[in-house]
Amino acid sequence: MTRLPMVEARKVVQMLPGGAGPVTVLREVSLSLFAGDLTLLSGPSGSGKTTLLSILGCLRRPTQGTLSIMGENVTGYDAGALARVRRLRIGFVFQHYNLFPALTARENLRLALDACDWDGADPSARVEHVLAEVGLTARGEAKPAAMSGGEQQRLAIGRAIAAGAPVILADEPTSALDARNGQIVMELLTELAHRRSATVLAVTHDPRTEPYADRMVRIEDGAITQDERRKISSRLTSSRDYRHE
Ligand SMILES: Nc1ncnc2c1ncn2[C@@H]1O[C@H](COP(=O)(O)OP(=O)(O)OP(=O)(O)O)[C@@H](O)[C@H]1O
Repeated sequence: MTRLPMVEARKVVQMLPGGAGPVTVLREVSLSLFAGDLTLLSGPSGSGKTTLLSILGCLRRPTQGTLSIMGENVTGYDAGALARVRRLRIGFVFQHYNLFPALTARENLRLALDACDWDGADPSARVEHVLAEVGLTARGEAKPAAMSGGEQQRLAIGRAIAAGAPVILADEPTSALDARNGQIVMELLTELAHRRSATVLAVTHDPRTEPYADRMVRIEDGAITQDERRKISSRLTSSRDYRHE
């Protein structure tokens, strides 16, 4: 059966201003992402990873090429229409979590629901569900400063999935974390892809993330130089024991 892409970029070119005139940062990049896959995007510094992630996430419009999200061609959309697509379809996870420091974990999640105009069942119940999903039920009243880096990143992932976004884009989600917390975050992203059929793309420099990849994409100097599917790692069966820590 042919799988339809959840995100499909075709022949994307991105020019950006440089000191000596416009610079081509992405050169006819085509990339399709599918539900149930955890894809890792790697490459040298300056190769265009973050630029590509921002195009796939409808944060930036490419100079040329097309982008479809869940079959909807969003290429010509204005900023408002792109914001709607982001709100409904895409969750972002950043290296430095980007949580609201004055709000508790629960309030951070509630705010994410409100920002998405959540119209599903009882939002408080949804917040509790998401807290459980990311293993933070016992930390609901904690503010980010009182949480470990791993807990903050799990909360950031909870925020990304709170309103049910089917596409998760993560920029260096483990690089600020120690090995144990990096592992927990990768297990969580894997679980979202495999058990919830999320479409997950993570930009990473971190070799510790590789065992979790269903697919590895490499970009160099603005062009994809490698795109290979991996066998499912045995690691994926490991238990989420941090729920009980
Ligand atoms: N707003 C901008 N204006 C001009 N040039 C930019 C802008 N943003 C990025 N660039 C340039 O585009 C190229 C790609 O940058 P990008 O951040 O996408 O690379 P990257 O692979 O994510 O790098 P890193 O791993 O260091 O984060 C770089 O040469 C960068 O200097």
